Amino acid sequence: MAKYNIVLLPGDGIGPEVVKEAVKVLQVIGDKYTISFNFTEALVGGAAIEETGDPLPKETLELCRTHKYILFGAVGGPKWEDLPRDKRPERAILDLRKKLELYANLRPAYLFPSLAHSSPLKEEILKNGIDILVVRELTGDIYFGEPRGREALEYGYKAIDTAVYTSREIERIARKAFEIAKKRRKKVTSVDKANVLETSRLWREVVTEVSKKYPQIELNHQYVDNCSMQLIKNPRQFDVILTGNMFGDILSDEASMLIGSIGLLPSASLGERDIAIYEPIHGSAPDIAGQKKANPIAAILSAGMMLKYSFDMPEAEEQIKKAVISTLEEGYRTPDILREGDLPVDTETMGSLIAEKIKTYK
Ligand SMILES: NC(=O)c1ccc[n+]([C@@H]2O[C@H](COP(=O)([O-])OP(=O)(O)OC[C@H]3O[C@@H](n4cnc5c(N)ncnc54)[C@H](O)[C@@H]3O)[C@@H](O)[C@H]2O)c1
Ligand SMILES: CC(C)[C@H](C(=O)O)[C@@H](O)C(=O)O
Ligand SMILES: [Mg+2]
Repeated sequence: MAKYNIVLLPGDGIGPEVVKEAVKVLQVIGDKYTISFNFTEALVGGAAIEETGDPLPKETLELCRTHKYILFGAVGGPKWEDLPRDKRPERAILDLRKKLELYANLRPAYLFPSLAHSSPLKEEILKNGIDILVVRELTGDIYFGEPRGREALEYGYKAIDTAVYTSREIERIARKAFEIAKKRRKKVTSVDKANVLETSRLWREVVTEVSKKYPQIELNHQYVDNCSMQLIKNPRQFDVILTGNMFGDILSDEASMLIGSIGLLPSASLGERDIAIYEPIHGSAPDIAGQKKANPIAAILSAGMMLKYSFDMPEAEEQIKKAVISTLEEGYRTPDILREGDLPVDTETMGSLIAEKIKTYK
């Protein structure tokens, strides 16, 4: 019997609520495919600060290195908002990505047909569907560049962040995007701000160079401000969006709303080795935490991505997607996607409905 060790990092707010539902679904998959998933939970984020004073305790990082497959919830919350940058819960996810060299973040935004009415976009814009994959560079850019910090001035302060990209960093994420585009609609839109930023000028040059090895893929470039507008005007024009860390963060939240809710969008963070983090793109949602309102679909689909990318079980991922589609088609909705006439359910019920559906498939 195949055996996989999975690290669970539930974190804060709705993190633990949605991770619980993703585990429920993985357990059903494990039973079906006679695979033993061995789950080990560890502290991260605010929860870890409370216990140890450190958002990413050494034991947690070590466990991630040895167990390799990580299901992450979310970190952060108002309680820790005033802490300095290096002590905040968010430091944990940033350090995990950097230390584990997970530079490629895949964020798929797919419109479930039955949720078209949850999208704020008009029907005529949605009629051909939305199927976008944001490929976000995850370990560079203004998130990690040096120098950064604050200096006292005679009057007030000066605050500094530095955006940095090397050709090598751009090259490897571009290759990932083109490789993935081969298996999709064969179109890459590279998003930058090359009319203003040096990093973006280099980005555009390197992406163009890499594209020469992929003549079958159509490449076009968009400035990020235009892209954020185009996403709403004509989302169907996008297949793969290739972009840097900061723009990818922002555009993926925007893409999530096109399909109805941020609670629907999963992600995989990958590198060159087999270590990987799977996490919903949303945060800890303090405004709804503890109220059973969180949509667990993003976390459940993230577990699906783990099956595909880490365990080479694309058919098991397909079963999860099919179960999500069918549960939504039956009208079940968490509050974020609820409209008149739908069947309201809480986080746990949504998770159970999806898990039960999978049991009925061959
Ligand atoms: N990967 C992460 O751990 C991660 C990602 C984003 C934000 N954060 C952190 O989370 C905290 C809150 O940040 P924020 O409010 O800007 O973003 P957020 O994503 O937590 O919430 C934004 C809005 O979306 C809603 N929402 C988010 N996930 C949902 C879900 N699954 N179901 C239904 N509704 C959902 C929330 O209720 C809120 O109204 C901050 O501390 C932030 O730094 C963490
Ligand atoms: C919590 C934060 C550091 C993180 C990011 O900016 O990458 C989040 O917004 C995300 O999208 O995963
Ligand atoms: Mg984000």
